[in-house]
Amino acid sequence: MQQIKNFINGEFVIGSANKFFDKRSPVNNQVIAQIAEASQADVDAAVKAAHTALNGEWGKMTVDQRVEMLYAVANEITRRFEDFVAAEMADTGQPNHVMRHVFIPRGAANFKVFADVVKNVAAESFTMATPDGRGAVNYAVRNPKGVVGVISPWNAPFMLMTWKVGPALACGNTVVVKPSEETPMTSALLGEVMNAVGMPKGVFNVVNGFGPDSAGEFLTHHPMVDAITFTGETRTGTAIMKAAAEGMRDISFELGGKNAGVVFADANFDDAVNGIFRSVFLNSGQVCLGTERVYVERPIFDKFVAALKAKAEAVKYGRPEDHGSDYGPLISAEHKQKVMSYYKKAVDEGATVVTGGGVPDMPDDLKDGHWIQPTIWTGLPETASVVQEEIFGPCCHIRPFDTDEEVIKLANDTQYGLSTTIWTTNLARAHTVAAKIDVGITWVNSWFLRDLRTAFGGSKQSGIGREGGVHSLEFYTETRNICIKL
Ligand SMILES: NC(=O)C1=CN([C@@H]2O[C@H](COP(=O)(O)OP(=O)(O)OC[C@H]3O[C@@H](n4cnc5c(N)ncnc54)[C@H](O)[C@@H]3O)[C@@H](O)[C@H]2O)C=CC1
Ligand SMILES: O=C(O)/C=C/C=C(\O)C(=O)O
Repeated sequence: MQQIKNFINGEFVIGSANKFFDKRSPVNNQVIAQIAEASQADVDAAVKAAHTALNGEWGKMTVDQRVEMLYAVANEITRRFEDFVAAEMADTGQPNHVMRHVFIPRGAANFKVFADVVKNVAAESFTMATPDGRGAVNYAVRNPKGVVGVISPWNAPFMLMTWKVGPALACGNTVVVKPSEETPMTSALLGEVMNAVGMPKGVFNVVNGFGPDSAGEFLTHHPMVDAITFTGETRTGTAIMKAAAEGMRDISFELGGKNAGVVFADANFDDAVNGIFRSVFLNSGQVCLGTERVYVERPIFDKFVAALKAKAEAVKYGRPEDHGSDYGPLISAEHKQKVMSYYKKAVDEGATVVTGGGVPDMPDDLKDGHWIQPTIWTGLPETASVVQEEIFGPCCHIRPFDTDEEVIKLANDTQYGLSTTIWTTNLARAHTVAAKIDVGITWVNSWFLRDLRTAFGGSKQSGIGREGGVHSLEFYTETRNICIKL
C-alpha cells in the first residue's frame, strides 16, 4: 500500500505520532494509500525549518537566482507531468483530460508566472517637495512576509496549492502546506520536485492531517507563522481568521460561492449552452467559481433548459484514466451525502426535477464510488435552500427573467460574491450588467478563463483580499517605504 509522508526540512517523514489515516478512491471507495498524520510536534518542526530557511541559503539568494529556481520547479513538474496527472486522478477521481489540460499545467504556470512577476514588476517611487526646496525621494522595497501557512482544499488540489506556493516562494517566503486530508498526493510529489531541483531544505514543507485539533489548527495557531493563505469553506475561513487574530497575522481567503450565470436571449445560443454546462458540471460541480444559479431571458428559457438537459444526460461516467469518460464522482462519501441531502431538499421545497436528482447505475467495480447524477431544477423561489446555499455539486437551478434590472437584483441576492458568467452579444449590455453585479470576477461569453496577472478573489462572504499578478505581491510581501531627504 502506498504511504504518503509529511515533507519536513527536505525529508519525507512519518512523524512523531507514527499515526496514519486512509485515503480512499472516490471512484470505488477502496483504500488506496495510507497518509502519515502530522502531530503538533511535527507541525512545529516544519514551521521552525521554514523559519530557519528564511535566513539561510534561500534568504541570501538574489531575485534572479530565486526566479531560476522557480523555473526549474516548473520544468520539473512538466517533466513529471504524467506522475502528477496520475496522482491527481487517483486523489480526485476526475477525468484525465481535465487534469491534463487544466489543473496540472496550471500548477507549472503558477511557478512560472509569479517568477516573471517578481522579476518584472517595479515597486513604487515618489519624489516630493520640501520647505527648503531640496526635496526628498521615496522608494518602496518589498520584503518577504516570512513563513506562510498554506491551507488548501480538495477540489483542485495541485492548482490551488501551487497558486499560493508559487507567489509565496517567488517573493522569498518559505511555506508550510497543509493539503486537504482528502487529496495529499500532489503536495507530496511537489516535495520530490523541490529536492530534485535543489531547493534549499525547509523552504517548502508539507504537513498532513485534518482541520480542527489536527495539522490545520496546529499550523494556523503557530506563533511563528507570519501569514496564512486559505481556500475552502467560508465557515473554515472564520475559524482560521480567529486563529490569525492571535499575533495579528495577515490573511488571504478565497471562500465559497453561489455564483450566477446570466444568459440573454441575444447570446450565441450554442456557446451559451456549452459555457453554462461547463460552469455547472466541470469537476462534477466541485469548483468554487462554478454556477449553481442560472438566469435565462424568457424568450429562450424553454429551449435553453432542454439543451442543458440533453447535455447533462449525455455525460460519460467512468474511471478517470479511461479516456472515454468525461465525468467523475464526488470526492467522498461525506460530500456525496451532503449533495444528496440538497437533492432531497430541492424536491421537498417543490422543485421540478428537469433531470437527475439521484445516483447513476454504475457497473459492479464502481458501485461503491461517490457517483451522483448531474441535476437540473426549475420552479423554485429564490428563498429555497438550493438557490441560496453553496452545494458544491453537479447541479443548478434555472429561472427565467425579463429585464436587466431584475436579473442584476437576482444575481446579487446572495451572501456570496465570487464570480458571474454573462452570455450576450450586446457588448454595451455586458458592460452595464457586469458593473452592477457584486462579485470579484465576471466573465462575459466565457467562464474560468484565467490570466494569472489579473486580480482574483471574492467580495462579501466569498473572500478577503485579492491574489494574482501584483496583488499576490501585495499579500506575500511587506512593502517598506524609504524616504531620503536630498
Ligand atoms: N474552493 C472552495 O470554495 C471550496 C469550498 N469547499 C466547500 O467546503 C465544503 C467542505 O469541504 P472541506 O474540504 O471540508 O472544506 P474545508 O474548508 O473544511 O477544508 C479546506 C481545508 O481547510 C482545512 N481545515 C478545516 N478546518 C480547519 C481549521 N479549523 N483550521 C485550519 N484548517 C482547517 C482542511 O483540512 C482543508 O485542508 C465543501 O462541501 C464545499 O462546499 C470545499 C473546498 C473548496
Ligand atoms: O484559478 C484559480 O486560481 C482558482 C480557482 C479556484 C477554484 O477553481 C476553486 O477554488 O474551486
